[in-house]
Amino acid sequence: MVKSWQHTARGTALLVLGEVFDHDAYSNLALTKTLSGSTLTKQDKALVTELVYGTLARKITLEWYLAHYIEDRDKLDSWVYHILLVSLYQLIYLDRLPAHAVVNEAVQLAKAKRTHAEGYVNAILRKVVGSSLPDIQSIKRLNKRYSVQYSLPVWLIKVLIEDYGETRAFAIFESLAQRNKASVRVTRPDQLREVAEATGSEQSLLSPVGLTKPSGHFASSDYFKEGLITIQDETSQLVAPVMRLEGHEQVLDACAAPGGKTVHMASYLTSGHITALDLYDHKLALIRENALRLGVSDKIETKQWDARKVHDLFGADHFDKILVDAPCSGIGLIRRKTDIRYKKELSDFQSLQKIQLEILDSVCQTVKKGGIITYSTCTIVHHENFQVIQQFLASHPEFEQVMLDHPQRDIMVDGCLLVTPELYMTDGFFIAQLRRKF
Ligand SMILES: C[S@@+](CC[C@H](N)C(=O)[O-])C[C@H]1O[C@@H](n2cnc3c(N)ncnc32)[C@H](O)[C@@H]1O
Repeated sequence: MVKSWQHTARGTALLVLGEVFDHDAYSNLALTKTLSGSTLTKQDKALVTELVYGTLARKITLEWYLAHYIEDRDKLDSWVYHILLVSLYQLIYLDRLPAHAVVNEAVQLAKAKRTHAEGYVNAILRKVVGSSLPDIQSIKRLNKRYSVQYSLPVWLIKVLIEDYGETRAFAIFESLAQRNKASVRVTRPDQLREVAEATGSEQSLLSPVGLTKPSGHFASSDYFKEGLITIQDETSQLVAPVMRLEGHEQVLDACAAPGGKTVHMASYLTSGHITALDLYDHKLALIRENALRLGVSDKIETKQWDARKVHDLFGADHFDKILVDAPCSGIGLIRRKTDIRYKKELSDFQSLQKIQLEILDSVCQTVKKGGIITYSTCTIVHHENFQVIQQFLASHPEFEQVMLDHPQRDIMVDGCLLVTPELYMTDGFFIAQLRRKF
């Protein structure tokens, strides 16, 4: 029996991409939702994932190529345009699939969807297969050329070159096109070696309690079910240790959900306690679930609250240590969350910086004298990192910067830890620390 198009790998990939392109859905959520109810084989599901993430990660490049073959994109049905994008992705980047099979599948999909465009799809894809691709190096405007080459928006190319210079920025662009590795934190450090051997993973170069694998899942292992490992990027694992918790502290986690860092901090506490806030009530359940799985619920209390108003809720001199894992652009997560690059724009940095400073300005009123605020983000844009710290210090003379240290010298920048994604193939991440002097 012939499968209907919805039950093929490419048809499923097109359904997900339609959600992302036409309805602004997040690719990981749309993919999970579609695949969870699907009867596709494991192999086909892997192909759907590859097609969705691959096409998204290369979208700007694919669109530039396609513009050379189609006359007026606006006249095309979006479904037809998406078929062409996915097919082009396969033709250019997936060597294992023969070109005739890719073209044939695309034509079948166009036919099945009754687009009346099967002839058109066939003609365009045959033109692509029968000629050499246009040369990206022919693009005269430099930032536009890099944008097409690395499939990153022009504004992001500009910002990263401004912040890091061309050589480092190119290394970052290149690395963002690579696949993410899998990483976990081992919750009982004495079991590191045992878990590494059992899961075929390696010790992280950044985190003393981190394990990594080039690919594959940890979530299906028994260690995960038993709470002995937790999924966390190596960079996020750096936060709790730099807070140097002694055990007795009153801690505020101002932007806590889903609670990855809350539970890590809790593992250092004995008589101490964490107040975990998040702006969104529904996200607090995730913190509680995390705490339950890792057996630290008794040390954590959750509350829905705006971190910009923390000083209204708690008086002065309330907390020993505060973590502001701030809402940010998430540019450091692009490798894992490929659509971030299309959902942000330059003006977001301004508004995010304002929120980040407002949060710091509020929480700093509740920290005790001698107390510490740790500020972290998963972005590598200076606007949200160094600039925020500089501006905070300029307007708060009662605070000083605590100079952070790490065995990997290349992530130490001006007393902060700045991990860019090309250095250790991790997320991009930033940590700074402030102490209240008087
Ligand atoms: C980077 S995430 C935190 C990740 C978390 N610390 C972890 O390790 O799992 C930022 C969080 O801040 C929350 N948030 C955004 N604006 C906020 C605000 N004004 N007050 C409190 N939380 C806020 C978001 O809902 C989001 O959950």
